[in-house]
Amino acid sequence: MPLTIISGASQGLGKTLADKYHLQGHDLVLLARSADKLGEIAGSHNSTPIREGQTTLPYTIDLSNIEQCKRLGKYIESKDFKIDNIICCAGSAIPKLYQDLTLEEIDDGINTNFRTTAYLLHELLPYVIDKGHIVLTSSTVAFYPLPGYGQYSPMKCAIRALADTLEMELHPRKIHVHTFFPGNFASEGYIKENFSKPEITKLIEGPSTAISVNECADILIKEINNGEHYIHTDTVGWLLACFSLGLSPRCKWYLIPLQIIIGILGTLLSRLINIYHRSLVE
Ligand SMILES: NC(=O)C1=CN([C@@H]2O[C@H](COP(=O)(O)OP(=O)(O)OC[C@H]3O[C@@H](n4cnc5c(N)ncnc54)[C@H](OP(=O)(O)O)[C@@H]3O)[C@@H](O)[C@H]2O)C=CC1
Ligand SMILES: CCCCCCCCCCCCCCCC(=O)[C@@H](N)CO
Repeated sequence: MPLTIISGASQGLGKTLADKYHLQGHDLVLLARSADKLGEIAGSHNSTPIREGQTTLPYTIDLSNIEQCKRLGKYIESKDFKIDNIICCAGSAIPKLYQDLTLEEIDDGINTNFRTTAYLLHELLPYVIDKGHIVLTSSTVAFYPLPGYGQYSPMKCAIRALADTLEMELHPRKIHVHTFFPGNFASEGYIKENFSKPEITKLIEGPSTAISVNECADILIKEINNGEHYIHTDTVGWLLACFSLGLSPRCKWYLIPLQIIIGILGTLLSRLINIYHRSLVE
């Protein structure tokens, strides 16, 4: 049975994915900083196994810490684990206008959204099986870094770049690299971020209505199984991706002509969208 490692598994998308993969019979290693929450999830999985010998292992870690990530790598090696899937979900935003952020909050954005994924993958990739799957979670904001996400969007652009790089580098090992670009979904993190979110941000991101975490997880699992590289959860996210696909990997070849047409339309419309969104800022 597959071994799946999930980061950011103490709540939100990561936790929901963990519950779903548990029901599919996977062994799990769950990563996050909150030991109590991970313990509770693992306890509930281990008391309701789907098959004999199934285990969920809670592993408390700050994934933005180099030493702790190295220790995790050594632990996986010592256990001789062969990893089928790594799903990187750790991440969150502090939406504010850039000048209202503190330098500490900016630093936190880099740690939480970039380092957690970059370090984890670096340390664990050696133990992923050939033809395994890795998932990097970016966001729709990678295609349109709108006002209010200055602490967050640059890191999600960086995640996209890292995913594209790995997609090529891991080709010889036939490892599937999936990049997830969700629009809004109603996790604990989303509820919290809305407290500091500027009105202008709420207004512009309005077309990305929050879906449930459950729906978001179902879309991700389905598209991983479909072998999709770039995974979106709503139409506006897919459209914005068409506007800036560039040389990034494309999967459904029959959609390429449509993506090109939408890309051209987007380029033509961009000036109007710009003018409209700027008028909202003023
Ligand atoms: N919700 C949304 O609308 C959207 C979310 N996304 C992205 O989807 C992913 C999941 O989001 P969501 O479910 O809302 O997240 P939440 O904010 O609800 O949860 C974030 C998770 O990340 C973990 N985490 C944060 N920092 C660290 C760290 N340094 N080390 C280890 N774990 C860490 C947290 O655990 P702990 O605190 O216990 O360490 C928690 O489990 C994120 O990458 C997010 O950016 C993308 C688009 C939209
Ligand atoms: C035809 C095109 C018209 C242009 C309309 C512009 C719409 C912009 C939608 C951006 C949605 C961003 C959602 C992701 C938010 C996120 O990642 C955070 N919630 C993190 O937690």
